Amino acid sequence: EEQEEDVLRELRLFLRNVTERLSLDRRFKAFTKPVDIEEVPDYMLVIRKPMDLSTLLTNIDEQKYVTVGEFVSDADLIWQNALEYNPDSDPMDRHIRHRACALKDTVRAIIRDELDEDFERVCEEVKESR
Ligand SMILES: CC(=O)c1csc(NC(=O)C2C[NH2+]C2)n1
Repeated sequence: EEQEEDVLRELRLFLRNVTERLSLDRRFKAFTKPVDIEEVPDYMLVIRKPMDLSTLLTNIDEQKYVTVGEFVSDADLIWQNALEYNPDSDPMDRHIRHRACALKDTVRAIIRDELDEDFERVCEEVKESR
């Protein structure tokens, strides 16, 4: 009903704000757009579920997320994929792994600091009721 739409609207506003802040952070530039298959042809062979910050925004607008937990699961794909695709000791791999770890910690810190647990509980209840 109406109250449920109010909660999901507020969820989308929160998730867009988080995603936009991540997209503006220069450390996360490599994570802002889908990996370009022309530039990185083997990426799709290695990474089964690609994800990036622009796709998170599209998913938010398409109302894919009913809870913050669902959003965090997709956001986690971004840094998990980067760690998987860049396992080597060469400086480029280490550099992107460092940024992937910074993304992981930044997402968790924002959620811990800014998400009211009562609000997430209401979102979970909306999800269960569907
Ligand atoms: C988004 C992402 O994880 C990504 C984009 S390029 C890349 N890695 C490289 O280009 C090479 C450095 N060793 C492979 N990783």
